[in-house]
Amino acid sequence: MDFAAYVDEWIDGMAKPPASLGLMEQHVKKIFLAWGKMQPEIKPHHLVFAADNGIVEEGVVNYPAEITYLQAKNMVAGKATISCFCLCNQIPYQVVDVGIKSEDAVGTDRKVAKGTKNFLKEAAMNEAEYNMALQAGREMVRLAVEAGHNLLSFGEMGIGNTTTSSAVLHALSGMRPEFVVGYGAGCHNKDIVNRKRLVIARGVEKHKAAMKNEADIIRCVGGFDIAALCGAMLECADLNTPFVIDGFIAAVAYVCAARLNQAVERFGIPSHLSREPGMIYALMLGNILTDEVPIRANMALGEGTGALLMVGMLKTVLYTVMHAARMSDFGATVQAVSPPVAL
Ligand SMILES: Cc1cc2ncn([C@H]3O[C@H](COP(=O)(O)O)[C@@H](O)[C@H]3O)c2cc1C
Ligand SMILES: O=C(O)c1cccnc1
Repeated sequence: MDFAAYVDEWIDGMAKPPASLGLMEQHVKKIFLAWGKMQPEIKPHHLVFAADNGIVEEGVVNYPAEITYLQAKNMVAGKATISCFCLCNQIPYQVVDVGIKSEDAVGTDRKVAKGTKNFLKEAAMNEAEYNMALQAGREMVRLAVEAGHNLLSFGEMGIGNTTTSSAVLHALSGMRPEFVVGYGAGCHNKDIVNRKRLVIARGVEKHKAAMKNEADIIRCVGGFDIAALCGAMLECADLNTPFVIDGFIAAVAYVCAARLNQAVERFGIPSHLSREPGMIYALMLGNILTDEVPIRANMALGEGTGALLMVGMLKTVLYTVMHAARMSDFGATVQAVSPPVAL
């Protein structure tokens, strides 16, 4: 019997109605297949990649860019939403500064530059910077796996990164900005959204000739956080390590990673449907059906908050799959019965 059939038989043999854990048992199966074996426990690690985005100069957000630095510091201090989520669930996490606009680094120092460039004027980053950010993501995953973690989840922090990720999605798919641009962290200000759409359309148009593949797209209109997320997901695939996808920004990075290496699709697990309108299109491009996404909580926070909630659920369900009683424990006489022939 091949391993996938063995896992099916194992899950079907639990003392419960068949398939009654729905999507959760599907995703636990995906974890086992990613590992290539059944491990008794999920040992998670959460990585947050933080960076600033030069495009904020164009008035695409109604928050000051300094929030990236301040909130990354909150994360390290255990005071941000994601750090509370992690601490409450005893899940280790790390904040990785891949390009915050500050003198000092916050958390793990992999600062590529003090923010990207404004992509309306020039490419957000050069090739060397793109590679540094991508490698930072890869290296953080490698270290976590070497330390014994067997499930990764990722988040990001960077004011303006719903603009960069919408730009990447627009460039990847050709979908009109009206469909892929949302409010991000801002209050529902229509002027800002209209401006954001215009900036994205112009920026992508400007770099059209230079954007021949996913790497070029991230380099021209993306961000260091997106590059690092993409590298992290590529490394997970190389190391047979499943990972949980968060909201819109992470889903856009996932599409890029899956296009750079299709094997990534065997390792990425969806968590929640972000409120950002581009979320469903990013998932579709990544070959994930919206029906496969377990959490619909109308969240739009980032930091990896949706992914972390999913990690908690996966931990619970995988423990149960490994420890629950079996149908066979009921004994030969207590099994599913066929209904009588006629009423
Ligand atoms: C206080 C605060 C904390 C956050 N934590 C995550 N984000 C989220 O919002 C940002 C993206 O939205 P936009 O593209 O509109 O800037 C990212 O930093 C994301 O992680 C935050 C945003 C704010 C304001
Ligand atoms: O879905 C996300 O990743 C998201 C949405 C809004 C703000 N920050 C992140």
